[in-house]
Amino acid sequence: MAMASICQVQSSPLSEAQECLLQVVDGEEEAAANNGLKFQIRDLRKVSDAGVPILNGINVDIPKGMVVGIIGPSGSGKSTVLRALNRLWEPPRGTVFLHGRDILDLDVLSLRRKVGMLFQLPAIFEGTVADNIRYGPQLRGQKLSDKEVYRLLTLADLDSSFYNKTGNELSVGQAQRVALARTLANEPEVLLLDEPTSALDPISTQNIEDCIVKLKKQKGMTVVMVSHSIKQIQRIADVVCLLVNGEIVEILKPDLLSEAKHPMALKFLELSS
Ligand SMILES: Nc1ncnc2c1ncn2[C@@H]1O[C@H](COP(=O)(O)OP(=O)(O)OP(=O)(O)O)[C@@H](O)[C@H]1O
Repeated sequence: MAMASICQVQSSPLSEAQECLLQVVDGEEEAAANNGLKFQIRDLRKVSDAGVPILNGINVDIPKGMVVGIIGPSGSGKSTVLRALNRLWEPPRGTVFLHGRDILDLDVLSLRRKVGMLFQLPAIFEGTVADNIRYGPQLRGQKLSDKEVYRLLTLADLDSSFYNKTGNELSVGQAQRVALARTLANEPEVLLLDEPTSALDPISTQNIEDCIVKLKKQKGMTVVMVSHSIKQIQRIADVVCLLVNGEIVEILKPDLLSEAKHPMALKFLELSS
């Protein structure tokens, strides 16, 4: 099903707010028509080993070049959805498609190169920052030039003095930007961000947010970001999915979150703001 915008795929008519969203992202229509959809998620379900439902049928299209925020109460399944997109959790066949291809049919390493991920806490490998940035390409037999490494440092808002630093010389915020540069060295098409700034101070948070916005504007990067901060989502996301009990209950523009109608979503928004 070719859809021009992020929307929940459903048989019932779209809510007023969703209709509104469709208009907002109409500019994406041409891109979507030209293979602009990155992910299609269809009836994605997960049940824990103990038989507890975790995801209850997620249906959503994620267009190229959009920053999609996922918010919702703790335990609602946000990280599980994110991890399905690069097979850190293996979704069932026929539920997650990248450019129309079932991700189970893709080589998992090449999928993870295309769909990079940053976590709450960055893990810096042994060696220098430059070694870290070269890590992914080196696995594929490519050696990044110094110029490439400096370009990636700049993209992650780090100056050239970081080139020779090691992990224990970095603050958590700087380490997160190194992790970002290392991920970008794989030239991903999509970035999955799982609360990437929750351990960072406000300035480091702003640095990361600036990078995300820059990557979207300059590279057309598609970003799917889980965040607990509604303010952050409002600063950088184009659209927000509200996840409650393993279901997307609303998809809204960030500045229209107050129009959420689902009672649990409303309660969550009230308590979070
Ligand atoms: N492998 C697993 N086995 C059993 N339960 C799991 C597993 N993975 C996740 N869960 C459960 O699934 C639910 C959703 O977890 P998930 O981490 O996706 O939620 P979340 O919305 O990201 O939560 P938080 O905001 O607290 O990070 C939670 O109740 C969690 O305990």
